[in-house]
Amino acid sequence: MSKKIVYEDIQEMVEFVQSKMTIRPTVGIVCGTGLGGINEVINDKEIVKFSDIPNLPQTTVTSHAGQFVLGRLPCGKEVMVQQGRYHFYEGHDQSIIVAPIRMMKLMGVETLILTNAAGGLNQSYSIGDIMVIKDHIYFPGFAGNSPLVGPNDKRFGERFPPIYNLYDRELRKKMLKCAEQLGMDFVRHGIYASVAGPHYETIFDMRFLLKNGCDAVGMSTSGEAICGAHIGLKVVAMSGVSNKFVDSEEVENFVDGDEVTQVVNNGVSYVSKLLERFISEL
Ligand SMILES: O=P(O)(O)O[C@H]1O[C@H](CO)[C@@H](O)[C@H]1O
Ligand SMILES: Nc1nc2[nH]cnc2c(=O)[nH]1
Repeated sequence: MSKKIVYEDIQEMVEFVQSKMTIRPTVGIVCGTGLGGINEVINDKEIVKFSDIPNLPQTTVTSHAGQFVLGRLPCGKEVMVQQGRYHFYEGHDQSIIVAPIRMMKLMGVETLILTNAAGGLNQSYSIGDIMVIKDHIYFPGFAGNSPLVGPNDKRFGERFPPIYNLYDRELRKKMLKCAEQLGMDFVRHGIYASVAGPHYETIFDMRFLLKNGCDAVGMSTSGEAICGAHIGLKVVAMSGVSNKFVDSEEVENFVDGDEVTQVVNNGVSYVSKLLERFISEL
């Protein structure tokens, strides 16, 4: 387990990044598996590798590059893109997983956009759909693995943050409206189940999640969203549906990490287009 990152560490990391960068972002984007290409739509790029930033370890998931890309969108908004995230199953302390989110806040970000690859549970979903996250069930949090467990530093946020409107209602409406304007009829609005992983689910795991209202399942995002809300960011999130649960004990529900990356990567231009429109309207 890596060391715990405290407020002073985040300050040091932010000072390091700001000493190298001229961009002052107001929007932060976390790229999920296969979604690193979001940064293609960004101009005037400034890049800093996680490995060069004090206190940040390497990401160990090969499809996650491990760098921040700062730059400007065509609409003029300045953004900070986290290309590669840390996952709980990599063995990191929760404070590492959410350190980039806390950095974003201290760098001036106001709106946090989280993306991920997820398995589709809802039987009406298709591979390649995009799901704007309406709400989540955060299983690691139920089991005592929320990033907010431990002494609370008030500079990050209050001890008992309300998260009733975690995935901001107005931002979700805006995102769905943008999708409609762009004619993206494959953009859904559903519930994300966040599990610890790294293994995928059994058939009965998936039946359980589906029966309890979950539309997609993945191994990230919820802790980052909670941490974002704790520190005062407005949060919106979306999943790229990379595989689909076939509810049958006779059929192979085969999921493969490389395939997940490839499928989501094929849809990255839609995600980018949607984000570009959405951010221009913030
Ligand atoms: O949630 P992101 O980082 O997009 O990655 C998803 O894809 C990986 C599994 O293929 C898992 O890490 C899962 O959480
Ligand atoms: N847990 C989980 N994570 C995923 N990430 C992409 N697909 C899946 C899936 O089916 N299950």
